[in-house]
Amino acid sequence: MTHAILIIEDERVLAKNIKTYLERHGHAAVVVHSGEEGLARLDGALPDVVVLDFHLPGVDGLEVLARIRARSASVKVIMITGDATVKVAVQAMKLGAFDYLSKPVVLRELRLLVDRALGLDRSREPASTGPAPEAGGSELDKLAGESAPMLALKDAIRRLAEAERLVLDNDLPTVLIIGETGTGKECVARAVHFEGARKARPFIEINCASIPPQMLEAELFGHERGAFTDARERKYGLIEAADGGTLFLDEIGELDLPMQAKLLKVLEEKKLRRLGGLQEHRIDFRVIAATNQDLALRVREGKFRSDLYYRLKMVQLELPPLRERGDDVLLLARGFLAMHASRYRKPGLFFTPCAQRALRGWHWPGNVRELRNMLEQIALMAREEAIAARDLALPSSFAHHPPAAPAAPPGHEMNLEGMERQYLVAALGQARWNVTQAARSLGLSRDAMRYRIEKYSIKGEP
Ligand SMILES: Nc1ncnc2c1ncn2[C@@H]1O[C@H](COP(=O)(O)OP(=O)(O)OP(=O)(O)O)[C@@H](O)[C@H]1O
Repeated sequence: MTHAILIIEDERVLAKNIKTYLERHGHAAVVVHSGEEGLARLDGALPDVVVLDFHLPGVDGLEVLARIRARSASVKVIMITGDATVKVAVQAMKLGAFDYLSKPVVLRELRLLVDRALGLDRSREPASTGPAPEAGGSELDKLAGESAPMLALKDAIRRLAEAERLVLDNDLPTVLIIGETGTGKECVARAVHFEGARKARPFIEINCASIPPQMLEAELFGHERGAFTDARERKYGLIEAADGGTLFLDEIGELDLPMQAKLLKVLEEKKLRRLGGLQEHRIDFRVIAATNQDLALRVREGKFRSDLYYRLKMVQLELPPLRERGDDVLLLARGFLAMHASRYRKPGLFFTPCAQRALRGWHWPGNVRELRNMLEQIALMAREEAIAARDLALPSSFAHHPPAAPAAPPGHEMNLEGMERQYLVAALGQARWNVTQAARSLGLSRDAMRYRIEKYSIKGEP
């Protein structure tokens, strides 16, 4: 059974990590960033548990707790604090908090508390247990795809996990995941962590592009009270929160050069000093990084440190663009359609053959994310069970004339080159032999298209 958790936390990165972690363990979580927003949410359906920060802008945590109690005695509230003084904790318990945790939040501890609050006492699990079974299949299983490059990628993740389990010391290699936007880099990062030796420890993620550079350092390294004007209390950084586990740095190419130097230092020394702090703390964390940029090019341009680049790509995993995954498009499309159809209570939706050709032939610049979002829209709007090509949110010129499926001549097995030639001819015909347009419809550059036209000796309009 899914339980509803409301997270009221103004630290956005922490809030997102708590949400993802609890969702992974089978709960439905919603995040708001202020006490006012949290109270407004309580006017609707009541959550089962509220995870509530003490220090909030505006109405503070204790006030929110008091108001929750005035509304309902059954909602369980778990408080989170930066500096838990006994006085504040006692006050919270008097006001009816279920329990409290101090920062840095150890996600596993929080989950055990949430489970206890829900009456699902798993606190007697041995410390080494992995993700809860209710999480619904491993992260690797969630990575849908049967095409050759996806099978090779999943095999590489399995082999990496195997090696990690056998390694004698605890120093796991850094992993760099590359691929276009929306190809599933975050999913792969999760699979690497949750298949690996540290799966029971925290998985902390941060998108380096979403935090202004001047705030990123404090977010990663934490700070002592008074380190700068706004530092009213000690804050633990995400690197400390990832102690024993994995720090996932998404969009690593966005780090500026000074931050790259600091990251390299902490990666090499595994020691960290909070901003404004004097003491160094030993931290055991492994890094997985992802980027859709060409980091080698950024190194050549002097925008990315080569030493950090080589440190990060000890193991490199590459996600192919969706257009290069053959029938995976249909596999993923059917999966997303079924998922959204069940959410919107429209069972029985299916693709017509023409829609399947359109899905297969589109070049998917936004990759799996584009496909997933499109199918949500389709399921939402669908009036009939059959989804035709014109129902897909693709440019109308494409959706009305998707490339014909290459058919093998009777009695002959079509080889790869033969299929490619037929696709090229079909796309050229569709584009009235306009090479640029045909190249675009296949997601190729004009030069790549010209090269293939020559390679297969495709001659003008038949
Ligand atoms: N192989 C897959 N199977 C199922 N879902 C997938 C797969 N790959 C990606 N997705 C889904 O597609 C969406 C985008 O994936 P994700 O966020 O991992 O991409 P990304 O490469 O990290 O994107 P960005 O570069 O923009 O950060 C997510 O909703 C994810 O769950």
